[in-house]
Amino acid sequence: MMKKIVDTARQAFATARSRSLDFRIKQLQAMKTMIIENDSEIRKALKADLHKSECAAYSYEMMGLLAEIELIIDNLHKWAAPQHVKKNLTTMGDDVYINYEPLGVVLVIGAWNYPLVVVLQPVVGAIAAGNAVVIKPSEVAEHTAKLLEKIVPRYLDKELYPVVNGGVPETTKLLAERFDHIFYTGNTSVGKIIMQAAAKFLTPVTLELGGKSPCYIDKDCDIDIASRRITWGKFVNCGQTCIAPDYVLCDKSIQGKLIEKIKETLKEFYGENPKESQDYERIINQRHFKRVLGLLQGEKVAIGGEHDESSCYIAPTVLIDVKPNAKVMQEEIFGPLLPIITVKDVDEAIQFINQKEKPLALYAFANDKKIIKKIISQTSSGGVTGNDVFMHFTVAELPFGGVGNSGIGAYHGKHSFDTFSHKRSCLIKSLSMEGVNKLRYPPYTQKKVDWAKFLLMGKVNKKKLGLVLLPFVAVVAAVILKKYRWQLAGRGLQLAFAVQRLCFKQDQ
Ligand SMILES: NC(=O)c1ccc[n+]([C@@H]2O[C@H](COP(=O)([O-])OP(=O)(O)OC[C@H]3O[C@@H](n4cnc5c(N)ncnc54)[C@H](O)[C@@H]3O)[C@@H](O)[C@H]2O)c1
Ligand SMILES: CCCCCCCCCCCCC/C=C/C=O
Repeated sequence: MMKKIVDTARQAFATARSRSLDFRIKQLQAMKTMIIENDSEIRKALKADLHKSECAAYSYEMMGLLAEIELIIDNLHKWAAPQHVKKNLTTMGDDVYINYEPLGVVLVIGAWNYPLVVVLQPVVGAIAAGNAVVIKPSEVAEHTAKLLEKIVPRYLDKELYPVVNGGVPETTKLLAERFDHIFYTGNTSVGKIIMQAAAKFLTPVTLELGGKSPCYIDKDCDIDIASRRITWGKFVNCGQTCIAPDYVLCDKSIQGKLIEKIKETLKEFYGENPKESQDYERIINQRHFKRVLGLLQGEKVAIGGEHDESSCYIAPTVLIDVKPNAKVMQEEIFGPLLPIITVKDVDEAIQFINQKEKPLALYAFANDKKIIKKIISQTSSGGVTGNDVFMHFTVAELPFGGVGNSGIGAYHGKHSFDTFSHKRSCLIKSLSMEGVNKLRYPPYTQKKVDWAKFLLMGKVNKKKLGLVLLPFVAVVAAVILKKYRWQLAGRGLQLAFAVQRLCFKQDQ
C-alpha cells in the first residue's frame, strides 16, 4: 500500500504539473481555502486532542500557517526565478545562473504537539518548491490526523499530496520507500531512526527535533517582566512546545521573587484553578502524563504539582533548588514543570549550558544587552531570543531549526523554499569564439597558465593589464550607454577576445 502511494506520487511528479508556478500557487490557495472553510472542524479537532481553546487553535496554529501561505504566494515568482550570479572573465559572455528545482517526492512526518502547523507548514514549503509530498501526520493527535486525511484530498491534488495515517508500523513501511527528501518533526531518538532509513537511499533529511532549552535570568533584570514572559512560554500548550524554556538558571538571591511573580502571573493567566481555565491545555495522553509526572519525583514543589490522570491534567508547576543531576534535568520535559537551578553568575550558567547537548532554543534575560550577547557568543543553540521567549520563531526571515542534537536544517518562509529546492548551477555558452578556449587545451605552456590565472583568478601581469583592460572598459561603457548596449557589448567582447588572441600569439 505504501509503495503504491509513493509510486503514484512519483508518477504524478513525472507529469511535471507540480513544476508550474501557477499550479503551485493554486494548490497553496486551495490549502488556504481548506483552512478557512474547515475552521470550526479544525478547532474542534485541536480541542479534542489537546484541549486547545478556539482562540489558541487559531492564534498558535492556523494564523501562522495562513501567514506562511500568504508570504509564499506573494514571493514565489521572485524566489523561483533564475538567480544570475557574478561571472569571471572567461564566462562574461555566458548565461550563468542558479535554477531552483523541485527535489521530487518528499516525505513530511509531523509531531502531535501543534498537530496542524508542524505538519502543514513544511508541506507549504515543499509544494511551493514544486515537489510531490507524502504527508504523515502524528497518530498521537488522532483527531487532527483523521481530519487532515479527510480534508486534504478535497482541496489538493490527490496524487501529488497524499495523506498517510498510521503509527510506527505504517511509518516504518513508508520509510522503506525511496524519497528525495525527508522532513521529520519529533523527538531526537526517532530522528536517528529517520536518518538511518534515509541513508539507505542517500536521501537528504531535515530533522526538526527538541531538547532542553535553557533560560538564564540575570539578577540585574526586571524580574516582573521576565516572569510574565517565561510563564507564558513555559505553560502555553501545557508545556508541550518544542521551544518552551525547559529550565531556569538564576542567582539564588532572585529565586524567591521569581516564584512570587510566576505565582501572581499564573493567577492572572489561568485564574485560581488552571484546571477550570479554557486557556490551559492538557497532556496529550496517559503515557506522556505518566512520563511527566515521573519527573516530579523527589523534587521540591514551589508552585502547583496537582494532577488528575483521568483528564491528563498537570497544574503549572515550579520546582526549586533542583540539582543538576536530577531526573528532571536528564531529558526534555515537554510538560508543565519548570525547574529552577541556581548558579552564581553568568559564567557558571554558560558552563552549565555548554555541558549539555545543543538545545533548540536559548533564552537570556538581562538589563545589560552585553550579557545577552556574551551568552550568544559563548554557547550554541538552534535559535535565541533575548529578553523574551519564542519571538525568533515568529520572524519568517529567520531560519527555524536546531543544531547538533536539536536538529538538522531549517525552514520558514524563503528558508522552507530553499530546503525543498535543489539549487542547480547552470551555464550556457555560445558555440562561437572558440579561440578564447585555446588556453585550456593542451599542449600547456607557462604563458597559458598565466592567462588562466588572469582570466579565472584575476591575477594580473601588469605589463599586459593596460592592453587587456581597454576593451573591457569599452564593454562597461557600452552597458552604460543603454541604447546601444548589446551591439557595443558584443563588439567590446569581440575586441577583448581579439586582443587576447593577439597576446597569445605573441606569447607562443
Ligand atoms: N523542532 C520542531 O519544530 C519541533 C516541533 C514540534 C515538536 N518537536 C519535538 O518533538 C518531540 C515531541 O514529539 P514526539 O516525538 O513525541 O512526536 P510523535 O510521537 O508524534 O512522533 C513524531 C512522528 O514520528 C513518528 N514515529 C514515531 N516513532 C517512530 C518510529 N519508531 N519510526 C518511525 N516513525 C516514528 C510518528 O508517527 C509521528 O508522526 C519533542 O522532542 C519536541 O521538542 C520539535
Ligand atoms: C492571542 C495569542 C497570540 C500569540 C501569538 C504568538 C505566536 C507564538 C507562536 C509559537 C508557536 C509555537 C509553535 C511551535 C512549534 C513547536 O513545537
